[in-house]
Amino acid sequence: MIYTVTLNPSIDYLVEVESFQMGKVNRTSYDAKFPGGKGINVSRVLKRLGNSTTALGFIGGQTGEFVKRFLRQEEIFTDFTEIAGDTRINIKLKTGLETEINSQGPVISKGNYQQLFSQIEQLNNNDILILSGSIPPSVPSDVYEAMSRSCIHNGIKVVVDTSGKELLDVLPHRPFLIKPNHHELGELFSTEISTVDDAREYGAKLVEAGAQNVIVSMAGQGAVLCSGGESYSANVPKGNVINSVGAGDSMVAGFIGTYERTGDILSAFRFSLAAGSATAFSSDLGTLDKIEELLPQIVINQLTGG
Ligand SMILES: Nc1ncnc2c1ncn2[C@@H]1O[C@H](COP(=O)(O)OP(=O)(O)OP(=O)(O)O)[C@@H](O)[C@H]1O
Ligand SMILES: O=P(O)(O)OC[C@@]1(O)O[C@H](CO)[C@@H](O)[C@@H]1O
Repeated sequence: MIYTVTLNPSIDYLVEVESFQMGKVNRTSYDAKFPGGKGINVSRVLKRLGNSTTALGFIGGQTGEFVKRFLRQEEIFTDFTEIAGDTRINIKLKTGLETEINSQGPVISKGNYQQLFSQIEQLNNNDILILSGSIPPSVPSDVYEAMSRSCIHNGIKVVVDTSGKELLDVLPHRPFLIKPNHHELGELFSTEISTVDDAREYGAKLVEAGAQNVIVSMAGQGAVLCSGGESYSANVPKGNVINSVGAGDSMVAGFIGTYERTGDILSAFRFSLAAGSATAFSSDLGTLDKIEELLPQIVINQLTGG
């Protein structure tokens, strides 16, 4: 079973305004609500790929009910920890540009935290655990490090999709996959990652630091995979970007779902790009049909150089 952890789920409220004016009343040309939070997005795409997944995390209030109901309708297993506060609402405003307003989210009590942690301690070595998204201020900031440490003892593969210190701190626990985008990778090394070569060079440093597989996503420029001593680049398919919310999460789902089904790292990498772009080209997360339609356009090249 693939478990995802979303510490701060959301309702993503997608709003499209044709000619947005600051300080004025604006009317939407499109709006929609989806369950959100990175782990939840990963679970939704995994389900579309045919993998078994259970979404864990903190949920509460009427907004939390919306999220649970939506996931139930998609037949996704959940085992959330119920909290006293309300699950947040994140605004995704499309005005030509994409602007996001993510709320802080509700307070998580010590008891809530312990409840989630004991679920993680019960996973077994056939499981995969995906930790992604921001850490709410009321949750210990070393939560991903602590969960990764516990999983390593139990032989569980761990995927971590976060940034900054929280990402660096999990590396000694040998995460199976991390997926920084090129900005996040640059921030880790106080540099700018603008080419495939840069991504390969700095991605390889994260492998040296302990990650088993590193995908550096570079939006429309494609992605780089560093795996063991090897590295590969892949392009993105051509298409019209409609909404990139969840594109990175779809890459994680595409990679892990395919790896779980095939055990093949390069097939997983191809699927990862197709899934990311299928979502970027859709208003909600990409469907399996869309992913399969894009797959033949993805070309992988092995990279050379030290
Ligand atoms: N212009 C584009 N054309 C095709 N695919 C794209 C484009 N932009 C993004 N994508 C898809 O989205 C994936 C993830 O993009 P990005 O590198 O921005 O990651 P991210 O920052 O984690 O994503 P996000 O925060 O938007 O979920 C890309 O690898 C690609 O598959
Ligand atoms: O505030 P966080 O946890 O960093 O990100 C939350 C979020 O922006 O990430 C997902 C897209 O990746 C959205 O569904 C959600 O609203």
